[in-house]
Amino acid sequence: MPGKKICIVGSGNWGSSIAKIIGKNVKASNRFDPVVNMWVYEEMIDGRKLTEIINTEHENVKYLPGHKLPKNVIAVPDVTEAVKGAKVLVFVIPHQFISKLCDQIKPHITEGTIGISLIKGIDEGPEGLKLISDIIREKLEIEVSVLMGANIASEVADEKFCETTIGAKNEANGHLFKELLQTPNFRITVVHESDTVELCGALKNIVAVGAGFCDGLGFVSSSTFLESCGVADLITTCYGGRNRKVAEAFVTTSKSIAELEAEMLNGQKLQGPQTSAEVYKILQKRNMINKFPLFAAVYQICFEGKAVKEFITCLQNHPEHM
Ligand SMILES: NC(=O)c1ccc[n+]([C@@H]2O[C@H](COP(=O)([O-])OP(=O)(O)OC[C@H]3O[C@@H](n4cnc5c(N)ncnc54)[C@H](O)[C@@H]3O)[C@@H](O)[C@H]2O)c1
Ligand SMILES: O=P(O)(O)OC[C@H](O)CO
Repeated sequence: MPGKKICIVGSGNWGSSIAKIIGKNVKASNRFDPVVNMWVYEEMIDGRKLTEIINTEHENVKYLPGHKLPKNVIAVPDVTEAVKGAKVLVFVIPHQFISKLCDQIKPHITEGTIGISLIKGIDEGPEGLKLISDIIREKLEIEVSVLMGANIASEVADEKFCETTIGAKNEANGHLFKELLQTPNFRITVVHESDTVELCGALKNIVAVGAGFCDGLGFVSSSTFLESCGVADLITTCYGGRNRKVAEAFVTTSKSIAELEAEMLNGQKLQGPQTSAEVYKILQKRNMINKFPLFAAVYQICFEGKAVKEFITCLQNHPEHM
C-alpha cells in the first residue's frame, strides 16, 4: 500500500520548523509518502519567488532563516495543487486566514483525509466561541486533531528539547500524528481532550500579551517569577504541597485547620493560613482588603468562619469586575 501523502498547509515560522521534522520523519516510515508538499503563500524576496528559493536553496529565508529544510519538502504556491492527493493535512497558518483557505481547498479534499491543526487561536461563532479545528472540521468534513505545546519555532528548529501535546478524539489518528511529528527532542503526549488542548494553546496568547504589557510598564521583573521560586513553585505547591492537602480536607471533613494540621501533619507546620492572617492585618491597616479578594477570602475562611462554599464569590466580587 502506498504511504499517505502529507501536505503542510502553511510555511511561516512554525510551519517551516514543522516541515523540517516532517520531511525527515516521512523518510524513516513506510506509512507516509516520502515527498511532502508545503503550501507557501507566495511572495517576492529580493526579486525572487519564495517558493523558488525554498525549492532550490531548501531554506525559508524569510520565516525560518538559517535552517535547511529537507529536500523532499516541496514548496507549492497554489494551495489547491498543494493539497491534491494528500491524505494528511497539517494546518499551520495564522488563524485569521483559515476560513478562506478551507473554502479554497474543499473541492480537492478526498474521502478519508485527516487533519491536524497547529494553529493557536479561536474564532467567534453565532453561539459564541468557535474553535479553529471546528472551522476545519465543518468546512472540510474531515477528522481533525490538534497539536499545542510550549514550543518556540526557532528552538524546535534548533532541535532543543521540548514537549508538546496532541489532542485527538480519534486515538488511531493521534498515534499516526505522533509518528509523523515526534523526534528525540520534540516529545509528544497524546490525550483525548482535543478541545481543551486547543483552548490552552489559544488562550495563553492573551496572557502572553498581558505579560508583555506588565514588562513594558516596568511593573515587575518577570525574570524572577521564572526562577524556581516563582511560577514553578506555585504549580508545585498547588499540586503536591501540604497547604493544599489540608485545605482540601478542610472542605471534605468540616474540621478546623488547627485540628487537621495536628491530625495530618504529625508536628509539621502549615505556613499558608498563618501567612494569610499576617497579610490580612497589613491589608487592613492600609485599607487595601478590597484589592486582594483572594488573600482576604482565604483568611476569612480559615479564621473567621466564612463559608468555604462562598470562596468563588471573592473572585466574582473582585473590584475590577464591579
Ligand atoms: N512561531 C511559533 O513559535 C509558534 C509555535 C507554536 C504555534 N504557533 C502557531 O502556529 C500558527 C502559525 O504560526 P507561524 O509562526 O507558522 O506563522 P507566522 O507568524 O510566521 O506567519 C506568517 C505566515 O502567514 C502567511 N501569510 C501571510 N499573509 C497570508 C494570507 N493572506 N493568507 C495566508 N497566509 C498568509 C505568511 O506567508 C507566513 O507563512 C499560529 O497560530 C501560531 O500561534 C507558532
Ligand atoms: O511567539 P508566540 O507568542 O506566537 O508563541 C509561540 C508559541 O505559541 C509558544 O508556545
